This record gives sequence, C-alpha cells and structure tokens, in this order.
Amino acid sequence: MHSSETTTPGTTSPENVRRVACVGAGVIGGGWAAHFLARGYDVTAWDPAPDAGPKLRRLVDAAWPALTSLGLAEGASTDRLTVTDTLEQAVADAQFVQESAPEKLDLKRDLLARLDAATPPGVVIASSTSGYPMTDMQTAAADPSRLVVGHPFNPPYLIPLVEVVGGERTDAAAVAWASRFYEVAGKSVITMDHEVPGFIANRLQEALWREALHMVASGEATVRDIDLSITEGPGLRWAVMGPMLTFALAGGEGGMAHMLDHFGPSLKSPWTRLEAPELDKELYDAVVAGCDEAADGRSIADLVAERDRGVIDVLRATGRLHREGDSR
Ligand SMILES: NC(=O)C1=CN([C@@H]2O[C@H](COP(=O)(O)OP(=O)(O)OC[C@H]3O[C@@H](n4cnc5c(N)ncnc54)[C@H](O)[C@@H]3O)[C@@H](O)[C@H]2O)C=CC1
Ligand SMILES: C[N+](C)(C)CC(=O)CC(=O)[O-]
Repeated sequence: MHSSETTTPGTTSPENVRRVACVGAGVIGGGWAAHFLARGYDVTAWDPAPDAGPKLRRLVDAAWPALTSLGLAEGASTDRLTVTDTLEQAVADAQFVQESAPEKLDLKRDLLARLDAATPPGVVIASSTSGYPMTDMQTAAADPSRLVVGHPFNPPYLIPLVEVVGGERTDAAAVAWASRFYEVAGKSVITMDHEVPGFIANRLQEALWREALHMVASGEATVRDIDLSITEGPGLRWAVMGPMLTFALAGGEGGMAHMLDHFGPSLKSPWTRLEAPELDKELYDAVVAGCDEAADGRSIADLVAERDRGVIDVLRATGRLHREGDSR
C-alpha cells in the first residue's frame, strides 16, 4: 500500500514545520503539546471541555521540569502555547495536526472529517488512537488521503515511540511525511506498511494485560505481584533489549536457536488464557483497590513525577537522550 519515499503532501517539508495543532488536550493531547513545545514548535490547542485551557497549562507546567532536565530545543517556551476557542482557529495555520480525542469510533470519524474540512490542504492529520484502524476512521473525510495514525505512548513527552500507519485511503506520501516529521520532532518511529490489529506495541501490551487480569480474577496473583513481576524482572531487561533478543540470550552461546530447541516445546504448555476475561464488577474493584494499595498514599501527581524521573534515568543510563536523526 505504501512506498517508503518521503514526499511533501503539503507545502511544508517535515524539517521546516514550525506550527503544530493539538486537538483534544487530555492526558495524551496535553503530553503531545508539552513534547512539541519542548522541541521548539509553536503549538495551538483546542479541546471542548470548559476547563481545558487551565488543565492543559497545568499538565505542561508539570512536565516542564522533566523536559528542561532533558534539554529544551533552542527557543522552546511554554509561552508558545495558544489555547484557542474553536477547532477551526487551532488548525487554521497548522503545518501538522495531532488529534487526541476520546477513543470512540463515531467521535473520531466526525472529528477527523471536521479537521479535514478546517485544515489547510495537504497538511497531514494524525490520530493518537490506541487501536482503531484508520480505514474505519477516515470514512467521513472529504480528503482521507492525508489521514494517518500516529500512536504515542504515555507520556508522549518522554516515551520516544510512535507507531505510524495509514488506512486503505491514505496516500503513502502522507505516511512517509508523518514518519519523517516525528523523527525530526525527536521521536522513535515504527512505520507499518499495512494495518495491523492493535498496531505492534499495544498488541503485545494487550496480551500481557489480559493475562494479568485473568490472574487477578482467579486469585493467582495480586496487583502488587503483577507489577513487581515486571519491574523487578523482565521490565528491567526490556528497557535495554526487546523480548526477542532478551530470549536469544536465554540460549547462552547457542543463542535463539538453542533457546528454541530447549524451550520451544513449552510454547504448547497451558500457561496462557488469551481470551479476554469478563471485566465484571468484582474484577474491576479488585484491580482498582489493588492499585490504590500499591500507590500507598502517593497521589497520581506523585506517581507521574516518580515515573518521569525513572524514565529519564533509564533513558540517560541507556544513552538514549540524543537520538540519531533528531535535528531539533
Ligand atoms: N491514555 C493513554 O495512555 C493513551 C491514549 N491514547 C489515545 O489518545 C487519545 C486520547 O486519550 P486520552 O488523552 O487518554 O483521553 P482523555 O480523556 O485524557 O482526553 C481526551 C480529551 O478529549 C477531549 N474531547 C472530548 N470530545 C472531543 C472532541 N469532539 N474533539 C476534541 N477533543 C475532545 C476531552 O475534553 C479530553 O480533554 C485516545 O484516542 C486514546 O486511545 C494513545 C496512547 C496512550
Ligand atoms: C492503555 N492504552 C491502551 C491506552 C495504552 C496505549 O495505547 C499506549 C501506552 O501508552 O501504553
């Protein structure tokens, strides 16, 4: 479906983008705004919630110390954020649009059509969706060719990865343009050449999440056990090496081949229950109560600050603060 060529669907090349619009300014839209501001862009933002402006500024202010310690682009400032009264004002002069509205298919469909109508021709519009295929979201837009998925990870101002993919009616040039733009804006990009259910990282996370919920539901593990099992175990390795190379090392000098010979048969062992569990009230309450217990009196803001400090330490320790191709 897509070529790997980077062309410029609009009038601006990815390297020359200066103005970005963030539409939907909650956890993710706000995180994107903080990221783009730290990279020196002018950011316009719109969100229909009555308290959206102050909420967004609080989020950006909370992220700014972490971003400052990572290093701001020249000229980067929170003063370059403008919260607009209308969606149309937010995108009128935008050279790239990042949509981060609630995960509801009808809402995304209507919103992307509205964004397409209001955004200058050729400007690429990306959706932060966690899993909807763009093919299903682009059906109401007059020009679906410039609509792509740009799936971030929370918080977008610290976690480098963005997964980029188009829909059946997306122009390959828009996918290539978006991938290059995210790279210039300091992200690590995986570009998919066709739609994959759950993209890549969420498909993997979902498998883990389902198993975790099954274990809580059946009393096999507590919420604390599950979190510890990752933070004190595989999670430490995964920040350095992915699950494939990590397991290759499980084969010693024989590498992955020996690992497969040795442990391949255990793939068939009845360990997993990948059917989604029923998210009934009992399971829901157990997961929420377990997280409250694990927070041990720390507020969400405390936890966010703790997570941000930890992620920065990991990025520093693994030499990933300055990535190749990161020109801002
Ligand atoms: N929370 C997460 O960890 C991640 C979420 N995402 C995706 O990001 C998107 C946004 O999710 P969150 O920020 O978590 O949700 P959120 O609930 O924190 O924020 C959504 C924002 O959208 C606003 N909104 C409501 N109707 C709107 C409309 N018609 N147009 C524009 N904005 C509207 C709301 O007022 C709210 O501020 C979703 O597509 C989600 O799947 C992607 C990666 C991670
Ligand atoms: C919970 N979530 C499915 C919305 C998470 C993501 O989409 C990505 C992330 O931040 O892990």
